[in-house]
Amino acid sequence: MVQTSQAGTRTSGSGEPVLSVRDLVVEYRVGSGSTKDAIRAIEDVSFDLAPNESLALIGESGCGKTTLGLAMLRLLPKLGVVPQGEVLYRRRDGSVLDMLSLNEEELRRFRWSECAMVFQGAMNSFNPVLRIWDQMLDTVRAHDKQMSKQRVKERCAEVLKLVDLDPDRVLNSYPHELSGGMRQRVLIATSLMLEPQVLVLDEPTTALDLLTQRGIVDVLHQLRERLEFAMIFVSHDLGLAAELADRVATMYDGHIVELGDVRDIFYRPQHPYTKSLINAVPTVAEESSILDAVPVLDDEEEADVDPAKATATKEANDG
Ligand SMILES: Nc1ncnc2c1ncn2[C@@H]1O[C@H](COP(=O)(O)OP(=O)(O)OP(=O)(O)O)[C@@H](O)[C@H]1O
Repeated sequence: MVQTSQAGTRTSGSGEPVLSVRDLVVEYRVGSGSTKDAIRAIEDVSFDLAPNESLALIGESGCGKTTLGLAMLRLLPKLGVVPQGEVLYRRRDGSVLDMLSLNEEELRRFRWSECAMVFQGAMNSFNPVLRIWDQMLDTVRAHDKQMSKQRVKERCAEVLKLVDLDPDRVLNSYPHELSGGMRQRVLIATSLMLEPQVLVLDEPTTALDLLTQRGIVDVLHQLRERLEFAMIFVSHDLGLAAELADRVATMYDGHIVELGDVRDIFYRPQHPYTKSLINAVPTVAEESSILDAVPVLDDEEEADVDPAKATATKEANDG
């Protein structure tokens, strides 16, 4: 049973959700012939994503976070099948696409221009023998054949500046000439080239050192202030969820077990698994640094907080 806070039931302040996932099931069919086994990676998952909202998917390794992102964009590997469920995407003109019934050509037009995904491991997403300019041009051309080369160049410069990179330097570089953090910024910039409404980020800061992680978080903040897009990000890092998410979904064994406003999840978690995830952050000092990132509660909301947690937080904050 999903535990949903009051705030968790909202779809959008002003309109319909941009993405609605209903009763989604994903299986991986492994083995061969008559001995095929079905591993259920996602079990009856439902949620809405509002325009411009940021939703974090948290949970331990193997709980299905990446599979959920891949299934929504129809990017599952061949072994992955969706025996049940619906993924509905609402375009800016209000028309609704049933993602699971799009054909390959429709999917090609959908990806990047409506919804883009940045995968884990920035290096693997690049072709090592092509300069960044050629890779960004190829990405645009694969999805929008109309855009002139001059316009692509201008757009590259715009999005690279938005992620604090120098376009002249970066566009002429090969991937190995850039640091891990710069490559991650290039991927984020590329994903925004065609102005998608939804960006899915899988572990956007994993494998980066702490300072570089900070830079990526700042860039994502900046982008959300300047551009309009909704974001779903998969993360093991509760600090990242606390800082970047409007809502948080806790996943456990293929289910969303709790979904709520970021403040409810961190100050008033309801589900035992969410509580144990938050308590698993090793020290009180680190816990307080996560809570430092969560928007503060007003006095009335504070009255509802679990007294034990409030005391621990106060003690930590008092030093
Ligand atoms: N290609 C695959 N073939 C078979 N099973 C898979 C495949 N990919 C994932 N799975 C299984 O699906 C389940 C969910 O995996 P998934 O990678 O989505 O979890 P996750 O929460 O994203 O994990 P992590 O945080 O480690 O990336 C796991 O049991 C995993 O072993």
